[in-house]
Amino acid sequence: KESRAMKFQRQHMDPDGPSNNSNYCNQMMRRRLMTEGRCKPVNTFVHEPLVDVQAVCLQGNITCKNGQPNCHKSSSSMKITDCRVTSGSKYPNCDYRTSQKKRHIIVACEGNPYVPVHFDASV
Ligand SMILES: Nc1ncnc2c1ncn2[C@@H]1O[C@H](C(=O)NS(=O)(=O)C[C@H]2[C@@H](O)[C@H](n3ccc(=O)[nH]c3=O)O[C@@H]2CO)[C@@H](O)[C@H]1O
Repeated sequence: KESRAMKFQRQHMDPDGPSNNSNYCNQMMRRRLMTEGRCKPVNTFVHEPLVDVQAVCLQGNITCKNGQPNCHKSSSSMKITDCRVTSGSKYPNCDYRTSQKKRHIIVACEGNPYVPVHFDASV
């Protein structure tokens, strides 16, 4: 069974990206298995080294969208790509808009070692 830490990395880590092409999300959402059963509506990929994203867990605690207190915000902005399903997208042909941004990321961390398990938002 896939751990939550590994699921976070499958869904949100792409240190070598972004490839500056409008098909990045269409390719990556499939490749990372987020178009099975349904088109995942929103997903962010982070283009920074894994150790830098893991270090976000060391930042001060902030409240997550679900009210839990185990979220942390990156001290600096990070290169990300937001993938958002288009209005014309029809499963199984999931179609995404690719948006490259520089944002602070907010992740939830859990476990021992205390690592990212959920992408909460970018600001
Ligand atoms: N505090 C916590 N502590 C520990 N665990 C926590 C906590 N909170 C949730 N989980 C768990 O995480 C799991 C999960 O998949 N949560 S999810 O909200 O659906 C993920 C969102 C995110 O993937 C994506 N999104 C969204 C915005 C954006 O900018 N970028 C972007 O990528 O959209 C998804 C839906 O919003 C679930 O098992 C839940 O129990």
